Amino acid sequence: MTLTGHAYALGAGTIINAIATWKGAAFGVDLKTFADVELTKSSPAISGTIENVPQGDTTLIERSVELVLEHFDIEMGGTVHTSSEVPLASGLKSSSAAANATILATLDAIGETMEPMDAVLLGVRAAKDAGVTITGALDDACASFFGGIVVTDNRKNELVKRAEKEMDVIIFAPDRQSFSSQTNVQNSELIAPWVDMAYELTLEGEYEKAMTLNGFLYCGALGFSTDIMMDALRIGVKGVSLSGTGPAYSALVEKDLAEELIKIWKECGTSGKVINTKINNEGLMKP
Ligand SMILES: Nc1ncnc2c1ncn2[C@@H]1O[C@H](COP(=O)(O)OP(=O)(O)O)[C@@H](O)[C@H]1O
Ligand SMILES: O=C(O)C1=C[C@@H](OP(=O)(O)O)[C@@H](O)[C@H](O)C1
Repeated sequence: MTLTGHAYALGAGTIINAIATWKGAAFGVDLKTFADVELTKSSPAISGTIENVPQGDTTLIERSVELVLEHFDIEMGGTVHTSSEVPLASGLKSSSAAANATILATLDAIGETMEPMDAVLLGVRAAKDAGVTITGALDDACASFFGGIVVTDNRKNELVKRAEKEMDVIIFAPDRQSFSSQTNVQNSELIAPWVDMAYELTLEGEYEKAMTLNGFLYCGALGFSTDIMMDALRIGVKGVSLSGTGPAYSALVEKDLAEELIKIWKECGTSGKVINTKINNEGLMKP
C-alpha cells in the first residue's frame, strides 16, 4: 500500500528578526514551497530530495515527516520531495515553508488533521532537531502557515498578534546564501535594546517603521550593506529591511512605488534577482 500527500506553504519576509530578543515578527508572501510525500509500509526510512538542489540538506523535511508519523504512532517510511519558489537560505523563510508544507503533505497522505498551531509547533521542533534555526523561528513558521503579519514570542511558543494588510512586497535576493545556523548570534544580542524598540513599534501596528529600524540594526550587527535600504528610502519607501539573517532584503510598498523600486533594485549593480510579490493574507489555515 502506498499513501501519497501533497501540500504547499508560504515564504515570508521579516519585520523583526527574533534572534536578538527571541521576539519576532514576519509577513507571509505569495511565494510557495510544494511538498510531495509518499509512504509505504515496507520502507522503514524516510528519504528527502529537493528539486534542483542535489546537495541540499534534507534533514529538515525528513524529520518533519518523522514527527508527524510519530505523533500518530504510524510506522511507515518513504520519500519526501520539495520544489520551491522561495530562494533557499536567503532569509526568506525557505526552511519554515519546507517544514510546514511537508507536515501538511504528510497529514494529507495519512488522512489525518491537526490543530493549526500544533502543526506549526511540530515544524518548529523539526527545525530545531535539524539544527537549521536559533530560536525555532516561530515568527517565520506562523507567517508561512497563517499568512498576514504575525508577531510571536519564540521562547513562550506564543502567537502574540496577527493582522492583515494589503501591500506589495518587493524582494532583492542576492545570488548567494546565508544559513541562519551560521549567523552571528553574539552580535545580534548586542543590539537587543534597540530591537526591543522596534518590537514595541510592531505591537503598535507601526510595521513599516519597525521593519526599517530592524533592517539598520541587523545590517550593522551582521555586516550587511545598507545601500539597498537607502535606495528604497530615497524614493519614499517606508518599510524596508534585511530579511532574517540575509542576504535578501524585502520592502513593503504601496502599488504606486512598486515599479520604481523594482527598476532601481534591478539597476543597483549587485548581482541578484528582484522578485515582485505581495503579502499573502489567506495563508493555509486560520490560527
Ligand atoms: N525546499 C526545501 N526543501 C528541504 N529543505 C529545505 C528547503 N528549503 C530550505 N530547507 C532547509 O532549510 C535550510 C535553510 O534554512 P535557513 O538558513 O534558515 O534559510 P531560510 O532563511 O531560507 O529559512 C536548508 O539548509 C535546508 O536544510
Ligand atoms: O533561526 C532563527 O531563530 C531565526 C532566523 C531568522 O530568519 P531566517 O531563517 O529567515 O534567516 C529570523 O528572522 C527569525 O526571526 C529567527
